[in-house]
Amino acid sequence: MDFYGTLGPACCLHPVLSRMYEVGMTGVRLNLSHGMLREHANWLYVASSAAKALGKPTKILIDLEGPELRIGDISGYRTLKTDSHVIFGQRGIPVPEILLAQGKKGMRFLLDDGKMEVEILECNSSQMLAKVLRGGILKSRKSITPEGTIIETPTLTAKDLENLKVAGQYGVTGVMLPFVRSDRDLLCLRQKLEENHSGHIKIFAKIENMQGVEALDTFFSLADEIVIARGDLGNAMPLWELPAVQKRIGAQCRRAGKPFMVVTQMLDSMEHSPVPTRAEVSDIYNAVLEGASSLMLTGETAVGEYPAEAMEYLVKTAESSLRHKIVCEV
Ligand SMILES: Nc1ncnc2c1ncn2[C@@H]1O[C@H](COP(=O)(O)OP(=O)(O)OP(=O)(O)O)[C@@H](O)[C@H]1O
Ligand SMILES: CC(=O)C(=O)O
Repeated sequence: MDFYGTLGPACCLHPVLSRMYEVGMTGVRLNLSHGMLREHANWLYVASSAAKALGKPTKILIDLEGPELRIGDISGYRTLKTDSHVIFGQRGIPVPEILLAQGKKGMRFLLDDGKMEVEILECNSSQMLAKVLRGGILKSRKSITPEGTIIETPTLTAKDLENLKVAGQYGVTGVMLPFVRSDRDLLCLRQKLEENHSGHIKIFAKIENMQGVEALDTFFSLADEIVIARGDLGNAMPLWELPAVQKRIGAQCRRAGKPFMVVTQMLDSMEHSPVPTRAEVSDIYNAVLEGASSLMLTGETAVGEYPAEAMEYLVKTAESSLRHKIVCEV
């Protein structure tokens, strides 16, 4: 199995990464929604040398921006108070042009994987005035997802194209494409990799909305691994439906013999606690029992207080599940 940790300010020092590899991490993921590949060369170098010093190989995944919509940069953070009003666009929180062009009165947006929710009261081509339905703290580059509406965006952003050009030279082994909607998205990525002499790099297709779930069967010949990206996928349905959709994707992958990864909030409480909840370890155990070939931590390692401890819980729980699986199958 593969165990990935997302690189971030909390884990990018040699001793921390070294400990993460020691406890079983097999690779790292760099989320390029938070900066360019060349800006993170140092993190990748530290990760590779920590693995090498232990005599271990490392996989390196880059997660592209892709068709996902995010707010732009804001200084520090903005507190969105429930029932208050907030402006997006000019003189407000920056959002992609396409949202301003397609925003309509009454449209609702989820922010930061659904932690906050707003409803558009008025809009024009440069601004949207919205009411905060569910408040919270908003930081730079967090996701903004229209509810119940599909906004058509290109497969790859200009930054993605730049990052793909240098992926080979940074030792990238896999590229994660967010919000895969149809086989066209995967064909576009494959073509760009080949144009950049990086045809050996594996493609990880992230399933993050119902369009992706419905089209999954057409992805199997084009993707090397399917990613059940529960953060955004959970925004696409009432949260109580998410476990069923996770199981459905897992079953389809098993039938097709396609490896799949389960990710997001696997050990969420460990961002601030040295010990996970019972529910979190059960979630990991079950994901492995259902055939997941990779598991990945996100905020737990990128910004959490206990990145190495979280990795150890992830690996030990998965190993316990694998042991019991073997016993059950014998
Ligand atoms: N390269 C980075 N530089 C600085 N902070 C980062 C970086 N990568 C991740 N983070 C921080 O860690 C948090 C959790 O990482 P994660 O990869 O889940 O990103 P996300 O933007 O929340 O979601 P998504 O997984 O949908 O891209 C981010 O919200 C961000 O605050
Ligand atoms: C990891 C990720 O992108 C998600 O769960 O949405």
